[in-house]
Amino acid sequence: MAELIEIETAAAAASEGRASGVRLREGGLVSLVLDVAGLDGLARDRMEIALKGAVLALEGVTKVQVAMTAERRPPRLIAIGSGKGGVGKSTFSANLAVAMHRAGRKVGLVDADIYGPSQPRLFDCEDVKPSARGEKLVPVSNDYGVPLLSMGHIVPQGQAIAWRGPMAGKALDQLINAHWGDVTDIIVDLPPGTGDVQLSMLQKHKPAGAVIVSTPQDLALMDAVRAISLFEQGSVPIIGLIENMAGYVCPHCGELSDPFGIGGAEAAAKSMSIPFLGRVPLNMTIRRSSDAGVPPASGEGLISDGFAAIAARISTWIDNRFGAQSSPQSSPPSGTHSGGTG
Ligand SMILES: Nc1ncnc2c1ncn2[C@@H]1O[C@H](COP(=O)(O)OP(=O)(O)OP(=O)(O)O)[C@@H](O)[C@H]1O
Repeated sequence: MAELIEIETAAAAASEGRASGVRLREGGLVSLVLDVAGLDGLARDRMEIALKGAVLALEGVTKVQVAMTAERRPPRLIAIGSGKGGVGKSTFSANLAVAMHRAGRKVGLVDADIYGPSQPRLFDCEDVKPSARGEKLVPVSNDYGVPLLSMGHIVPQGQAIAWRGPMAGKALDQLINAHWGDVTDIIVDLPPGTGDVQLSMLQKHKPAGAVIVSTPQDLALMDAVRAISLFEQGSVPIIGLIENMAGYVCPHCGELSDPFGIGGAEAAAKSMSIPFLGRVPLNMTIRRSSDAGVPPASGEGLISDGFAAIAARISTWIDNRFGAQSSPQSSPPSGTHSGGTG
């Protein structure tokens, strides 16, 4: 019998990401919901036929029930995790979101790190609080085109560490079930490790995929393996592994050296059969620019090109899985910045 994840993958591919709520019942009966918002009658019929055909082709599936709805699809969630703190997960999440926006995608950012929310600082909008419409929050906008909601916006500073289980889960709900408008993908910067927020994320807001950030050291990699297995246990596909702080670029002569060795993360990814998405060097400009609230991916040059290349790989993964329709527009948005360094 086909696994649920196989059925979900086939349904997503055949429906351009419009299928959700896939259930596998006794006797090989599969039921699911198809979002037909914006499709005319003919397109709906075609999609239903393609969807049923793709799912019925899987081993053990005997019948497919499709319930159609015209509600707006909630944004997909792309989780960014790490096994331990300080590996640069927040820096990477911010720059991934900026690079995806510059490539023309409608992307938002949720900072779910209850222990040290840092996105408001990285986007230089620490003093801006989100407003509310009805019972839902409206994400904070910034100069980089990435609407943002952070635990830092709703958890009083210094108290977060005392938040456990249900409270952390409720806070995450508020950040995700917000007025995201036409955002199609939300990058979720998770806290390090495998705690309450991660569990809540897996149980309630199943991400479409997860990216794991690690540094080259063995210890960080061992921790990364733990983070990977948590997502795998929750049937969340791993998009791939990023090696951050890989090699040191001398600010004086530009020479690249590798204090922690080279190739460790790539080899680890290979041994776990997960894609290696690329390496981000340990670079003073990244730290300085980030501290100054200017995501380096918003600039021009080698650093922003590096983030753009990784963002393109992740976008390709999304499009391959959910259909190219998930690329919202073909031309890059206006308002890209040259203020960053790179
Ligand atoms: N590639 C890099 N080159 C230079 N500095 C970096 C790089 N990546 C991150 N940093 C710096 O390392 C520090 C930690 O990064 P960051 O806060 O993104 O890590 P984190 O994994 O999100 O940490 P935490 O788990 O505490 O939230 C920051 O000062 C950041 O500017």
